[in-house]
Amino acid sequence: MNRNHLSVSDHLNVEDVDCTRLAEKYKTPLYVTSKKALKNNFNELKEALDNTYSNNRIHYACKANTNISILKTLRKEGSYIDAVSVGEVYLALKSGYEPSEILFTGTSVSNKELEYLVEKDVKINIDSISQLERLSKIGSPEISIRLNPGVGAGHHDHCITGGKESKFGIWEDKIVKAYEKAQRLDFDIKGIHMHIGSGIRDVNKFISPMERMMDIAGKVSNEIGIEFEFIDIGGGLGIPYKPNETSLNLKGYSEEITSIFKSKIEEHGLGNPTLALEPGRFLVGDTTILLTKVNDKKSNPFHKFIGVDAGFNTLLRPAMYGSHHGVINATNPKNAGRYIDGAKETEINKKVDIAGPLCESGDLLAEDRPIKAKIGDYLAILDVGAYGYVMSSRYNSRPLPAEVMVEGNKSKLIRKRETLEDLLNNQVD
Ligand SMILES: Cc1ncc(COP(=O)(O)O)c(C=O)c1O
Ligand SMILES: N[C@@H](CCCC[NH3+])C(=O)O
Repeated sequence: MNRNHLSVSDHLNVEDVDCTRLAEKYKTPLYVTSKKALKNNFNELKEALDNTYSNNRIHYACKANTNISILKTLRKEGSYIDAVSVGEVYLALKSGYEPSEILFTGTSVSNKELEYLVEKDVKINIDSISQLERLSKIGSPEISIRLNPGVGAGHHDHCITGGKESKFGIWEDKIVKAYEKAQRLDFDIKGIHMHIGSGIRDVNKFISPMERMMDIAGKVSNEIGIEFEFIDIGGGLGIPYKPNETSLNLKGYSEEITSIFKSKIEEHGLGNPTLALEPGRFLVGDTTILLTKVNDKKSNPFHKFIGVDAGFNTLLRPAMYGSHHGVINATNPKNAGRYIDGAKETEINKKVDIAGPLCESGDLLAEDRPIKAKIGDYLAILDVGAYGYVMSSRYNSRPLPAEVMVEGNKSKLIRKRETLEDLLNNQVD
């Protein structure tokens, strides 16, 4: 990951496009994605994996961002899909993915959803034994089973998906039974899966769950004779959000996981399975900024506030997880140096809170930041490509924002801004 799609001249630029022009043209709040960054991220990860274990598959975890232009761009680069809902499967199919390229991993899945998945012929990653039993009455698609490897990790408690507090997957003590049942019910068993959590930048956190899962895959294979076509180790690859945070060591990650993978498939005689990965944040996180306009400024004896037109309706992560996103004044990017290599940084002592327009005290996009801005300036909130737009809402009856994709010196609207009339959609008088 790097931010070399961002640069500074008089203003902040995404690739070769001036952000203030984008904001004037498409209005704000505006999500702006760099196509170059998106392709780079995919290819950087693919290359690292190909160098260590070429029988690999990247399933983009599209819960991070389901804009169809992003889905289409990643498919062209060679991505597969990890989908968590019928809606995501629908969007992936509409974006040109083949059913065989989609793996559905849901939780608390209804029979109606299972019917849709069977009809569309996508692979289903089983989250519970009840799901397996219910699915057997609907069809016999290709399946894998999600294991809870007993350990998890993540940037926030809400983002840890392995271990004893987690609702996801099937615990080790029931996993052989689950596979036996799948055999008895005549399912076409293709794989085993885990996903331990999200936002992990420390390679070591992946090691013990990875070893655990490979040993369990060995046990399942040897005890009941299952041959895995794929072993899916999930996503979770983190990115740095704060200036002092380091990136995940991609080469180290790839070397470490593939070395465990190779030695364990040999130790347990697992053949030549495909290594599947499901990154979301890593592929899209740093590709996108959110442009927001400064509406107001005020202070009390304790705080200085810059009031902008984006709130937690537009970007939920700071309010939901206390997440940090870098902020640059796109109109006057004096302190971009802390976020963009080669850009200058000037000393700004004034610390401010960036406040949104919602009627909620927790509606702060950033706190205590060295930002100087005038009313009418545009601010860029960085690294919002993952879990940004997809978690936005119409809270306080604010229409959803627009999205733009930049490629070189061109920009393209990839999602229209909602209008006030859209607030009436589906309401019945
Ligand atoms: C099953 C599954 N796979 C992949 C991901 C992608 O996670 P991340 O965006 O952290 O790579 C998630 C989200 O945590 C997930 O639940
Ligand atoms: N929404 C979370 C990530 C959750 C990943 C999906 N299980 C975030 O913004 O960091």
